[in-house]
Amino acid sequence: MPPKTPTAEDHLRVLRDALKQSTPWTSGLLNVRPDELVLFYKHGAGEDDARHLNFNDATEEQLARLAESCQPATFGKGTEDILDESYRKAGKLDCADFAASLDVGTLRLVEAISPDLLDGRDDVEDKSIKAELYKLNVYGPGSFFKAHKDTPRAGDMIGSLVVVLPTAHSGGALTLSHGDSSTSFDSGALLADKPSSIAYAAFFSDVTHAVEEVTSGYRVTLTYNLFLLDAPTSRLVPGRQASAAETACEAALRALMADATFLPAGGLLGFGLQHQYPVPRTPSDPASLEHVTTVLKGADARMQSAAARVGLESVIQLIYRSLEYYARGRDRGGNQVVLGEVIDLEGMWDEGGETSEAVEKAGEVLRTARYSEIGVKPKKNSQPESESAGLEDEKRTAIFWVRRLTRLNRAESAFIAMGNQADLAHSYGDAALLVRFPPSGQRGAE
Ligand SMILES: O=C(O)CCC(=O)C(=O)O
Ligand SMILES: [Fe+2]
Repeated sequence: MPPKTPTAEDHLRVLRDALKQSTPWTSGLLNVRPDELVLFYKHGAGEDDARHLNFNDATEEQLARLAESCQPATFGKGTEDILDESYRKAGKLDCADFAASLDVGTLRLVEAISPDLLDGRDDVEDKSIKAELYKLNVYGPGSFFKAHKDTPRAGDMIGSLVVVLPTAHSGGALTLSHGDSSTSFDSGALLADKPSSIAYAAFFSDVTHAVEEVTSGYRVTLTYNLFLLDAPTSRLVPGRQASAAETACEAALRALMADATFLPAGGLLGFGLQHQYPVPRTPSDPASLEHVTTVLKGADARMQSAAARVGLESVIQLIYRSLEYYARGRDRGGNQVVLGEVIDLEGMWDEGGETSEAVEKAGEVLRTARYSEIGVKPKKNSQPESESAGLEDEKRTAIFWVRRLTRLNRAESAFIAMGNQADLAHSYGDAALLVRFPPSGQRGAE
């Protein structure tokens, strides 16, 4: 049998699978010298009240005394730091209260984690990651930290790095999860009988993570905030090699471009964002969607780079749903509408479809691409709907959602809703990555 020619559906599957190969975390083990494992720390208010120990050979007693010198660790909730030992039981030292000889710069730890955390970005030559020491934590027996996400402490903070020092402990595994994937980083097992090693894990800020209860020994960590910075000196680095996943995305996009029967009248491929970004949250929020295109991570960045390599325009836009169709009791649909900024609905009423009309007027109204345009049979409930409602087809843009829209990056606009009484209601826009296909006649061969 001759080999089957791949169809548009095959190419779209390649795209979807390549985007799943996400690396929102990375971890490893590193050999260090004993003199890199020294710690000095304050244990009282006096200027002579300092102790030191070496994690290479620290005794249980020394570690217990270190634990006693710590304050209870808090955690961030919204804009507050909260102490709640049912959520986090651990000790901490602030940077002003200790000095560790371990230097992540000399160890080239940032270089070790960067390829994974920057994977997919088109501008790695121009970017670098900076690790800034944040805390020392001691997890003694019974300590734990329940599932949470780290609060970004600045707009360019992208993640956290945890270095676990080589003290004997069991339990205390760090579990990480994001989307459909999860992993466990069991520092106690990794470091068993390796007193001259450190274990490390780095992950994006929006990865959900937890530290399981320590059942024996002490788990001592240095945590660092990771920032994404411009690297002006690195322009001489030769062009980056695209990863296998990105090359696969690029090839799939090229094949779809070359297929004149695929979105023949043009249209959009939609990709729900897999990570959280500083999108504008309200009409008056000065944050911009433009800025988000410069800080994409993982699979989101990979898709953006692949599109750029193929010469396709990709943008971050907000997807709204015009709501009057809910109100009229039609199916779950409603038109999806693309907007470049958060819509201001202040002073509007939802009665008579005023807000939906405003949304549709301000943006580009979508419709789900038909089977005849994409060669992919619609799966029930597999993608957000944009049912035909109101507008004629010619006035709407065809979209195919390769990855379904997520709610990780949501903007809201308040308006007045009439129920039993006038009440504030909200219209939501969810940011997505959109790749625009020109009509087949205008797709120049590159
Ligand atoms: O110690 C760890 O592995 C993670 C600690 C943590 O999640 C945090 O400090 O926010
Ligand atoms: Fe954390």
